[in-house]
Amino acid sequence: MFGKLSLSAIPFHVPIIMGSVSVVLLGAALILALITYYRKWGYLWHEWLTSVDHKRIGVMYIILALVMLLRGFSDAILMRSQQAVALGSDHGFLPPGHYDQIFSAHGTIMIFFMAMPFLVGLMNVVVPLQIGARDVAFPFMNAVSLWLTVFSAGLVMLSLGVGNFSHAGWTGYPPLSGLHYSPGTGVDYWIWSIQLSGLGSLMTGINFLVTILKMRAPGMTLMRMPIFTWTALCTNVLMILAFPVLTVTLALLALDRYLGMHFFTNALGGNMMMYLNLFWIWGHPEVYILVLPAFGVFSEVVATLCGKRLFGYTSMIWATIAITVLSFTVWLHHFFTMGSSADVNAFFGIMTMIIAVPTGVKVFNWLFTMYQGRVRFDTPMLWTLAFMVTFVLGGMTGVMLAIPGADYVLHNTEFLVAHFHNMLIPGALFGYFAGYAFWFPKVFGFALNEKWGKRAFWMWASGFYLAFMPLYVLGFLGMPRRLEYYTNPAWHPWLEIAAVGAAFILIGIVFQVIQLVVSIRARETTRDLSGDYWRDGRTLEWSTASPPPLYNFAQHPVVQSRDAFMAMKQAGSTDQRPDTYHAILMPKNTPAGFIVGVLAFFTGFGLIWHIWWLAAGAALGILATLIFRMMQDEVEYLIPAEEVQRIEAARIFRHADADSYQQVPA
Ligand code: HEA
Ligand code: HEM
Ligand SMILES: [Cu+2]
Repeated sequence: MFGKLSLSAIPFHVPIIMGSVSVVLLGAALILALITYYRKWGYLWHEWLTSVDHKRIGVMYIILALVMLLRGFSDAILMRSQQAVALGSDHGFLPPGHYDQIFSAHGTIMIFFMAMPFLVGLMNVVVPLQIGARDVAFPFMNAVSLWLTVFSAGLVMLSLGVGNFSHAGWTGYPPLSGLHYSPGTGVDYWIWSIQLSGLGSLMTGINFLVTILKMRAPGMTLMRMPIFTWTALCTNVLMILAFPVLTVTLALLALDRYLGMHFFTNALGGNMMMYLNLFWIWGHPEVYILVLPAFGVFSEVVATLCGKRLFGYTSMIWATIAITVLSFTVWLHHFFTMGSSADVNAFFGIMTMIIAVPTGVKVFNWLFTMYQGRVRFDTPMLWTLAFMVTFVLGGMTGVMLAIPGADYVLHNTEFLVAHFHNMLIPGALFGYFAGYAFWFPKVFGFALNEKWGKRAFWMWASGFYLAFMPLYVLGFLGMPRRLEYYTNPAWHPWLEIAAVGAAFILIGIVFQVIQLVVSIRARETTRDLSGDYWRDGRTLEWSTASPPPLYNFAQHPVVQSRDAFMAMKQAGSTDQRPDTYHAILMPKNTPAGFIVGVLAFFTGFGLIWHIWWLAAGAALGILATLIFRMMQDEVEYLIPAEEVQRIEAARIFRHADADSYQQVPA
């Protein structure tokens, strides 16, 4: 009846796990209690959980990302503490089996459930506004993507208390991830959680590609498109091309595990090297999926906060396109040591190095944008500056790894761990943080507190150097990755420094939480009445109110040039109002997306625990929900012209107020 599931799947006898589970459950209970106490269930359901509004979906993605950042970071703290003590006679507090699950969960969570939702959230919030659209092309599909992602993250969280998580790393190489070496359900949790969220990402890619190609405001040619939208476009192309490969790879691995096939084991003619190839054909483009939108954020921030147009707009776009194409030609650099021929290694090594060229073009463009600009040191700019300095270092170590001969020495050492955190944290995460601070006033109508933002920034930036620079040294000292215990005393001091660095980052995160609380409490003092919070906004999102009305733009803006809003300001045409407003057609909210997410959760759970009736029933439920939704006729509603007029009049009134409003970011 319940497949492999029984009470013994819950590790009651392991205090660390039970402790973590209690913390998660207590947190969840607290949130539920607060919602009940303030009677917010109805509001939450009607306004958020069933919403198809791209702005709300974006906010929910970012909330998911921030929650999962806390979870992924807790794992990191556990690893850093373990490695700081587990030397010689002291074996630390984490047994090997548990430590392996922790780095696997950390890597998986940070990539799939922190970084991906963060960038997709930013894309959701910003792209339709930047191109002057009212929503995305397929608002319902957008909700399905969101809830698939949320409930897949739920599966990973569940593995904390019911069964366990994969111990095969975030890359899940066979034969370790095969049934023979991983007979439990851990690898299945890994497979199904990323399989389901991967489907969500694929749908997001399609949705935003169509949105950007088909829904731009009149006059916005591709070469007038804001740069963040350009990077989003390239990321979507990468998602559409790369994610199907991941889907197939995971499906083959699942067939190996569930039906005893041998795609990835040597028996019966299978080949595990095939897995490495397939995984990285997705995996390498994936790291650019993560970083390109961050490049987009940095470009917007630099131009806006230096009060200049972006230097080298056209070259920026061609560089982005070049990276998009090249990212499919380098995957083999992740397994130079597998033993392909010297020629093959040389080819992929050179292709990898070539990516440094378009990336370098971007770096110089940002520098030239700052040159002779009025640089404003608000938090988004601080994240950008730290990125520029630090990312170049990580890029250089990447180029070192791209030399096959050097990689034979450095592969799978802490040097590699240092390289990729050096790209993922200052490259991707700092970019998301910059975007979060930059567009927060747009989304909520009030700004984040600068003082706490800066404090958090300094803790993160210094913490990053302390936590990850020692890992380069450790790599040269020969320390392999994924170690829970070691005997070489020379490594110890460096690991202690790294632990101190993680503590700095912890303080940074605490400051970010404080920042949010302080900002919400002081929201009346930072209200953005003008819609153009930074005063130097260049693109269309700053031309509408903060927060934007449901329909974003009462009238489709007409674009005459690049940096459309800046051009309007210079021409003095921002205050032009139409004589009459028209009724606006908007998509209706629907619970179907949420329901699909819940059912996908049960499908995954059933597959993981071999509860076939549950998996099949829930999958049929998804089908039924989708068919039911397709048969509905009235999926849109009309906002009457008078209502639009009323909303717009109130906005103009507030706007007039804004001119007398001294608005200096604190
Ligand atoms: C956002 C994430 C991100 C980004 C952007 C990159 C960017 C790059 N990466 Fe990295 N990488 C990862 C994330 C990322 N990587 C991850 C997660 C792994 C390992 C996963 C695992 O095994 O678990 C990995 C692993 C990895 C390997 C495999 C090593 C091994 O397993 O042994 C290699 C080898 O070639 C490599 C190289 C590079 C290179 C050359 C770049 C280049 O794109 C960098 C280009 C940028 C610059 C060079 C700086 C700016 C340029 C200039 C200022 C111009 C002048 C520069 C020169 C002339 C050099 N990376
Ligand atoms: C915020 C501070 C962070 C700290 C202190 C930290 C720490 C660590 C540690 C200690 C490991 C194990 C290294 C080893 O194998 O020896 C690790 C692995 C990893 N981290 Fe982080 N990390 C942080 C943030 C991030 C972020 C933001 C991402 C992604 C966006 C990320 C992605 C990964 C990945 C993919 C792995 C590899 C997992 C594996 O080996 O399977 N980390 N991290
Ligand atoms: Cu790569």
